[in-house]
Amino acid sequence: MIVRRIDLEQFRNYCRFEGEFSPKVNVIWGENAQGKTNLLEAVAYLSTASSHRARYDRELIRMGEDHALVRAEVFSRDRDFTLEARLGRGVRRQLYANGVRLKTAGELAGVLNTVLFCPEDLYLIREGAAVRRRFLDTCICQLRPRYAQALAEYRRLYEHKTRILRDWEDHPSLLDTLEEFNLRMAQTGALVIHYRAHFIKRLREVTPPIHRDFSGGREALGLEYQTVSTVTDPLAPAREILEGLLEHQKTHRKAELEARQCLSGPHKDDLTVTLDGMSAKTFASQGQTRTAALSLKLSSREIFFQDTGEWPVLLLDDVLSELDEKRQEFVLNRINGGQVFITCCQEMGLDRLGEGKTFHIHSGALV
Ligand SMILES: Nc1ncnc2c1ncn2[C@@H]1O[C@H](COP(=O)(O)OP(=O)(O)OP(=O)(O)O)[C@@H](O)[C@H]1O
Repeated sequence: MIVRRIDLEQFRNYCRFEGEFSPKVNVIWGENAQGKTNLLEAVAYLSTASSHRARYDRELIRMGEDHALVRAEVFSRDRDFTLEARLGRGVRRQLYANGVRLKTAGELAGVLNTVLFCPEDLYLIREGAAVRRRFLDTCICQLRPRYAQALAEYRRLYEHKTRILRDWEDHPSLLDTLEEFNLRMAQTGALVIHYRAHFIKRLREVTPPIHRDFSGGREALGLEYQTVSTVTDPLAPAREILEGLLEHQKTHRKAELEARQCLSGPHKDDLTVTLDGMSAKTFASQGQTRTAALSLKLSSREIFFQDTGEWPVLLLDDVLSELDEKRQEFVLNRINGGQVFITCCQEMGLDRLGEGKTFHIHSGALV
């Protein structure tokens, strides 16, 4: 997968930008706050229609403007595509592939896939389970369209059930529909767990060797899927997982009504990360945390390649500056293969990186 070219209009601090990229390494360099991350964010946006750091699309539109445009020429699955996202204040964003309007954001994943690593990824290890669920969901959605559908359905049902639980005392008739929502949530939740368990199984194969090499053979990384306690085998077929979910719902029914919250289901899942058997969340140093998070991201990229035969585009935002020289060398050796965008504050010679191009960004423009 290769992003050959990107055009931006009124996106973040870019008024207009046109860039033609190398199919190998692209170094985006410049001082702080010039627009390096914004450029990576634009590339990532065309793969997921979401940003890792903007809650609302309107944040992506240049201040004082009403519209923004991100357009890219992408080579993927032996074909050329033009992807386009049109953003507007107060209107729904529009996505296009080769001029045809896309119905869902998920369709972008059929053309462009990205793996982004940024300084905020420290939270992947340090923060609560929601961040790790988001990591799993982003990876699996790009690989399995059926998972994206199941997840969207699960979220819809979850919101509905949450409303029932919140309002049932004022409107007791709402409870008439609770059983139906429970059943549908358990059916969809079983699919979600099934896909997550299989993806984590792959992560458990691929990540520990990467992390071992990354840490110079010093650290053993472990991964464990934590899901609903009554699901004894998350790798089992969905219909078996369903039994466990229904049982859990039954024993938590009273507690859910009292707490007015949805307490049962995979929306509470977690992926625990350990280093040498100890919780990375609690004990890992900043460097270890960064290394573990980067190992997870690099593994997701390799799993994608194993599955599809294509490397997703790798976006490394400000990664190298925080790593010691050995770890830097490891990353640079490991990213051979697909297209890479890498940001840094100083000009970086391509001699360390192989074939590629460098771009100097200043005040939202190419110097
Ligand atoms: N919607 C927007 N309109 C105009 N400017 C924006 C918008 N959103 C962000 N910016 C500006 O874009 C600038 C560059 O942001 P970016 O995060 O890309 O910097 P960077 O070059 O990656 O810097 P660093 O090296 O510090 O990470 C910031 O100064 C920010 O204020």
